[in-house]
Amino acid sequence: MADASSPPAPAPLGAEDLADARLAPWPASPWPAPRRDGGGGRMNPLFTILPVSALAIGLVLLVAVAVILVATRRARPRKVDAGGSCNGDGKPGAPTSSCSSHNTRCGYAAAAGVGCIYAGRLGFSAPPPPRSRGAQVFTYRELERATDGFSEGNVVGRGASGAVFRGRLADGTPAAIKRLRLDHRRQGEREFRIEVDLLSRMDSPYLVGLLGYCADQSHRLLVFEFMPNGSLRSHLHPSASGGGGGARQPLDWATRLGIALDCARALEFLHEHSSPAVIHRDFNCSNVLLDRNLRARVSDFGMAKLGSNKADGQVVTRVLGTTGYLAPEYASTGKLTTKSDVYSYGVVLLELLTGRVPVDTRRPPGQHVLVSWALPRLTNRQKLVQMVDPALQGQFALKDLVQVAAIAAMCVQTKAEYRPLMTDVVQSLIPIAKPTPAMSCSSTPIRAALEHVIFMGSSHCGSKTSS
Ligand SMILES: Nc1ncnc2c1ncn2[C@@H]1O[C@H](COP(=O)(O)OP(=O)(O)OP(=O)(O)O)[C@@H](O)[C@H]1O
Repeated sequence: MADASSPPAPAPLGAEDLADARLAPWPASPWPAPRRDGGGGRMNPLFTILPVSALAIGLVLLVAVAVILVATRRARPRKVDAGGSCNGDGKPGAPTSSCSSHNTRCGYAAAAGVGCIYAGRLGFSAPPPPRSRGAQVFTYRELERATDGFSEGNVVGRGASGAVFRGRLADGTPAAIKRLRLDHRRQGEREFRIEVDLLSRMDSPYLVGLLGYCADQSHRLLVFEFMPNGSLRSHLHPSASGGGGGARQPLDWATRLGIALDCARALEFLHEHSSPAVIHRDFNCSNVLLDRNLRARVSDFGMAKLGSNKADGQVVTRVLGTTGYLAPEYASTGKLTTKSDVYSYGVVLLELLTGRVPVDTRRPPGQHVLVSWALPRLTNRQKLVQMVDPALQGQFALKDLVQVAAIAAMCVQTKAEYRPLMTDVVQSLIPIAKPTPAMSCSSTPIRAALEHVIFMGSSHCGSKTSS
C-alpha cells in the first residue's frame, strides 16, 4: 500500500505521452517542432539532414584518412637502411651485408658501401645519417624505366668508367644516368662513393648537380642533371670526340669566355669555398658540360681528393688524370694541390683560345704538346694573334686577348707556387667576359644567387635548386 504522506508516484507514461515526449519542441531550433509523420505531412528536414550529413561526414573523413595514408606512404622518401636488406627491386628479402654506417659526415657509406636500399619496411633501426641535399635513392628498376631499358639509342656518351644514358625520371625530370662498370680493381665503386659523398654535400651553380643514385645489389648508377649541349670537348674537338652531337657551330669568343669564367668559378668554389678544399684532379674539357644556353658546369668528381689541412694543402697520391692536363709536379711526384687543378684549367683555357687538343702527335715536331707550343707565343702579341683558333678571327679585342693569354700563361707555369689562385682568375676574367644574349637568359642566374653555398661537414641541410 502506498503511504499517504509520500508524494504520489508518477503516473506511468502512456503511449501518447511517450509520443509527445518525443515530440517536445527543440529549444533554440530554427526548425519548427517536428511533427509525427503518419499522414503524409511534411517531415522535419532535420530528420533527414542530420543522419545523412553524419553519414556523409563520416565517409568524407574515411576517404580523407585513406588518402592521407596512401600519400604519406608514397611521399615518404626511401631511406638508406642502416641494417636492413633488400633485393634488386628494393624489396626486403635478399640477404646483403650489414649496412650500418659509421660515417656520420655523410650518408653515402650505408648506401654506396653495401647496396641496401630501404623501400617498404618501417625501420626500427637507428635513422640513417642525414643526407644534406635532395639526392634521391633510386632502384635499378626505376632507372631502367627512365632509360627505356638502358637502350643504345639513349647513350649520350661513354667514359672510362661506363656509359651515360639520357633518361626521364618518373616526375618528368630529364637526367643523365651514368651506369658505372664495376671492375675487379673496384675503381667504379670508389668513383661512385666519392661522387655521392662529395656532390651530395656541395651545391654550386657551376657544378653538374647530382639528382640521385642507385646502389641496388651490384648496380652502381649516378643520376645527374641533364646537360643538353654535351661536353666542351665535343664542341672544341668534334672529330676527336667521335663526332658526337652532329655538326656544330664553332663556339664564338664571347661564349668561350663565359665558359672560361664558369669553369674558373667552379674551381674557385671547390678550392676556396669548400672546407676542406676539394681538388678535382681530372679537370679537362670532357668534364666541362654545357647547358642549353652554353653555360658551363664541371662534372666527374670520381677522382677528386680533399686537400690536407697543412698550410700548402698538399696530398701525396697515385697519379691519375688525363694526359696533357697533368701539372708537372703532380705527374712526376704524385704531390697534389689545388694548384694542380689550376694548371689543368690553364690547359683548358689554351684549348678555348687555340681550338687545339692538349696533345696531338699528328702535328709537326715542336707542336705536339699544346702547353710547350703555346707558352712562348702567349707573351708575344704578334704570335699570339696567330695562335688563336681561326674560327675566332675578328671576334675579339686585342686587349682582351692579351689579358686571357696572360691568365693562361700564369696558370700553366711549371712552378706550382707561381700559379694564381682561382679567385684571382675569376676576378681577372669578370671584366672581359661579357654575357651574350643566350647567357643572360640562362637558367643559371637563379642558381647563381645561391652561389657558393656549401654544406660540407655541416649538419645544415639545403635543398638543391634545380636548373
Ligand atoms: N650530365 C650530363 N648531361 C649530358 N651529357 C652527359 C652528362 N654527363 C656525361 N655526359 C656525356 O657523357 C660523356 C661521358 O661522360 P663521362 O663523365 O662518363 O666520361 P668522360 O668524362 O668523357 O670520360 P672519363 O670518365 O673517362 O674521364 C660526356 O662526354 C658527355 O658527352
